[in-house]
Amino acid sequence: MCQHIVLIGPPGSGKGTQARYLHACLGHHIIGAGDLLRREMDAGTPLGAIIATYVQAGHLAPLPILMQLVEQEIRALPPERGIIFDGIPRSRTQAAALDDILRRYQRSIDAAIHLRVPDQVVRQRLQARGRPDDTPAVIRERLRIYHARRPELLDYYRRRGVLVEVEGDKNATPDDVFQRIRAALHLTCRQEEPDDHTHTPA
Ligand SMILES: Nc1ncnc2c1ncn2[C@@H]1O[C@H](COP(=O)(O)OP(=O)(O)O)[C@@H](O)[C@H]1O
Repeated sequence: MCQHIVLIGPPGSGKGTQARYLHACLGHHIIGAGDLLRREMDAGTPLGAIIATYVQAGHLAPLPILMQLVEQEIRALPPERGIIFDGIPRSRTQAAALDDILRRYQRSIDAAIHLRVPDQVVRQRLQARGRPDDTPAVIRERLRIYHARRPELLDYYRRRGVLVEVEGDKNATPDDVFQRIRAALHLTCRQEEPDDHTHTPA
């Protein structure tokens, strides 16, 4: 069973896209770190103002802030609802903190998918996307931080025996990448049905 899935990959590697495919297949709730942080920034709260200083510089938001937002999301979910994590964890420290939270809710990570996409490809995609934090200097910083943290992060999940490597090269369409994920995790997708938020697949 893949109730809890983590997506690991550089910015622009397609984590958000694959999270949506996984959601369509399994019905799990998506917790997207970038989206959670942006939602707080958009709400104009004092916390959002602190977060903005990190996001604008391409730096990781402080651990306690991120984990507080993640826990709020998890707390609101019915226990049987699976979760797809997009953009969290981004470091070994975050992975351990996430495990601590999940344990409190009798949950645990079943699979960590590493999307392998070359820097050159993600740089092009991010520049085309053009979000305010997609400037060349900020992209460079986000990639630097990603590469600095990646070995320990992959190692964390490799030791747990849940790491899955998936190629997301330039010629692979999002659909190709999803089929690779599906095959690697032996996923059986649920029957297509209207996206009803009260629906909680087992
Ligand atoms: N797990 C995280 N921990 C801390 N900060 C994060 C995390 N995920 C995202 N952020 C912040 O949000 C920004 C945007 O992240 P995201 O929307 O996931 O885009 P991308 O994956 O393209 O960098 C990051 O550059 C960082 O500042």
